[in-house]
Amino acid sequence: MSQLKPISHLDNIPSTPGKFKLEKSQPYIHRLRFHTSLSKLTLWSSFFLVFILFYYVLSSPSPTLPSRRSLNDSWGGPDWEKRVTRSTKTSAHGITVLVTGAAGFVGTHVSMALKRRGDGVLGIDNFNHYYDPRLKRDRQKLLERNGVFVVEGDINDAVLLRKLFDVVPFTHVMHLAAQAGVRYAMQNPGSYVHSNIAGFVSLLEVCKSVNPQPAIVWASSSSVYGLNSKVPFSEKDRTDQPASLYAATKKAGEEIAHTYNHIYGLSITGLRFFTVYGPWGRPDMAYFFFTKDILKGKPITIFEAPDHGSVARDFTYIDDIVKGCVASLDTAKKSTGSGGKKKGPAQLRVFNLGNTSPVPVSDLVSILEKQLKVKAKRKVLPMPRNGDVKFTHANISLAHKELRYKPNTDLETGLKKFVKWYLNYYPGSKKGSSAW
Ligand SMILES: O=C(O)[C@H]1O[C@H](OP(=O)(O)OP(=O)(O)OC[C@H]2O[C@@H](n3ccc(=O)[nH]c3=O)[C@H](O)[C@@H]2O)[C@H](O)[C@@H](O)[C@H]1O
Repeated sequence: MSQLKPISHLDNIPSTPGKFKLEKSQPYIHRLRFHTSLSKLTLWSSFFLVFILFYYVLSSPSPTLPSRRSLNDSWGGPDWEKRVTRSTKTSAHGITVLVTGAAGFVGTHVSMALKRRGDGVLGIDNFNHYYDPRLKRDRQKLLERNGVFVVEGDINDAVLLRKLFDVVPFTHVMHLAAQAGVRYAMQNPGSYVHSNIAGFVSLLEVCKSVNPQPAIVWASSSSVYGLNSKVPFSEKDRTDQPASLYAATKKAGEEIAHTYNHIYGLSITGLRFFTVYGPWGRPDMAYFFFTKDILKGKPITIFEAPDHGSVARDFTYIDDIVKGCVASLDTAKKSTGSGGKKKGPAQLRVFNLGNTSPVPVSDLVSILEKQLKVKAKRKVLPMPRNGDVKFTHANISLAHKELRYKPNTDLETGLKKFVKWYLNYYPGSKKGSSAW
């Protein structure tokens, strides 16, 4: 704006009546300065307002359209779409399942089982570095050799999720992507909120708005029982005393599932897994790193309860968990809504998937010693206050009744299969370990 522009009569009107009065005798230059600073102020205020509005529009999520596209796009294009379509081809009576966290431990096993029986299966995984991503890449190779394509992407990327549903009308979602681990939550709390809460909501937002809506089965956790001391843990027991942020985010997931079922008619089944173990397992879990350290001759720490009692887990073998997951998909009723609108009440379920026979951690170590033929260097320490609970034990009568769930692998048998896989996957890991 030019400073030489003639001043209009409006310039003589005070902004605050009675407080500002222009003297007729005041020199022209004073009026010009006042006018200029007022214009500048207006101009900058407008800029500021436009900026705020622009930021607001960009950052506020639209209820139907996702707000942003992934920064790390490794998807899209005709070839990619062909792979997605090929992976989701079904046999005559097959279902079409999107498996989140497909390169994870449980995700890989469930995807394989579904594919084997003729379902259409597509995986999605963000391949994060919580534990060695090479193991995830090897699981991906295994899946791809068996006809399951794993899309690289995050469940928080709603554009990608929507695209997948545009290409394939999934009948089911098996949601296994999560930030796992009880103790790690103290180091990286944000990752639990990102995956287990924001990611779950992002997935449900897309599922509720597509047509047809898929039925959803997802991984909750035995950790929701927290400080509950009534055993065995039944689905009816209280779950309002989580002992870790991990548990709290899984409990939050169960409440979020209730909301989306209630408002949008999504059919949702939550599965409370009890310390799942087996081949292709997670290196952050005790049975896995105990094996590694025992073989290396390194000391292992075994936690004990404050009363010097043993800490025990209802360790559950992966094949039993897979059967529970598949039975949940097969018994899931259809969602009742479409395009974001509920048309009637929908199914909402929660099941314990455990083994119903807790084993002290020190006994697990004894089994490993026997199978590895190496003596462990045990250090017994009090259980740190970082999220652990003393005891887990599943009551599985509900899962048995509704899913015909019946675990049949005891810890010794399951660990034998794990150890066989471990020694084969990490050849040379036994070198240097002193024999028992
Ligand atoms: O059921 C679940 O929902 C969870 O199961 C699993 O948690 P947890 O049951 O805690 O398994 P995990 O860490 O293998 O510790 C096993 C035992 O070893 C004890 N433990 C552990 C470490 C150690 O150094 N020493 C030790 O004694 C420890 O005190 C514990 O008693 C999954 O990780 C979690 O993601 C979630 O899925």
